[in-house]
Amino acid sequence: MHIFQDQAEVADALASLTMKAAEQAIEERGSFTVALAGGSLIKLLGGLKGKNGIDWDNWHVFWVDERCVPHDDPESNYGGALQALLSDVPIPASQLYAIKESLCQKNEGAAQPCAAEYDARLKGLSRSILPTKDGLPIFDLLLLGFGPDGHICSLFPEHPLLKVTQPWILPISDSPKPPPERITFSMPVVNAAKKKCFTAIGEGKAEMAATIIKSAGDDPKIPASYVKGDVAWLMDAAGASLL
Ligand SMILES: O=C(O)[C@H](O)[C@@H](O)[C@H](O)[C@H](O)COP(=O)(O)O
Repeated sequence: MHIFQDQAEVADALASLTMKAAEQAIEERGSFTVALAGGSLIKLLGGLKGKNGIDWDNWHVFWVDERCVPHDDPESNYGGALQALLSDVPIPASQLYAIKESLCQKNEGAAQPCAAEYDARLKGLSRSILPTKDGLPIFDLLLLGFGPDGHICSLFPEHPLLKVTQPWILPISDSPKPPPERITFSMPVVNAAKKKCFTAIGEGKAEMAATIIKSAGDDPKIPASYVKGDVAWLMDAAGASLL
C-alpha cells in the first residue's frame, strides 16, 4: 500500500508501476498485456504521457469492463482512455482491444453479443500474446477502480455474475451503475492476472477503501474483497484517511 500527497503523485506512481510491469513482461515474453477499468481511473492514465524509454510497440491494451456504447459516446471507457492517453502514444491500433462498436449502436440487447465477441477474440489471442493457465488468461496487469458500493469491473454487490466462472467475459444487462448494458471480466479472470492495482483518490473513496482493505475476503456485499494475489494500492492522503 502506498500513500501519496495528491492525485498527481498517484498518477506518477501508477505510471512507474505500469512501466515496471511492462518492462518485465516484455523482457520475459516479448509483449505486455494490461487491462483498464473506466470511471475515475481514466484521469490517472495521463501520468504515462511523455515518459521515456517505453516500448509501446509491444503493449496490448484491454478493458476489464466496458459500457456497450459507441466509441465516441462520453460513457465509453475505451473512448475515455483514448482521450486521456492512448491517442498520444504509439501503440499500434490493432493492439487496442476495444469492444466491437458495430454491436453497440443500440445499447439495449448489446451486452450478450458484445461479450461473446470479446470472449472469442481473447481466446483467439491465447495462442499468441495471452498465455493461459488452468483455462484462464494471465494478464500481466489490471488497473482497477472500485465503486462506493465496492463493485469492481461490472461485478456488483450480491449480483449473480459474481459467482459465474465461465466464459471469461460476461454480459450484464441490469448494471445498477448506468448504462445498464455492459461487458465485464469474470472474477476468476480478474484473479488469474499476475498483478492488480487499485487506486483510491479523494474523500469519496476513503470509506470503501478502508472497508476493502480490512475485509476478510469473499464478502458478496463487497466484490472488491474477492480480489486476491499480488494487489497494489495507490492512494492519496484523502483516499487513505480512514485506514
Ligand atoms: O465502467 C465502469 O463503470 C468502470 O470500469 C468501473 O468498473 C469503475 O472502475 C468503477 O465503477 C469505479 O468508478 P469510479 O472510480 O468512477 O467510481
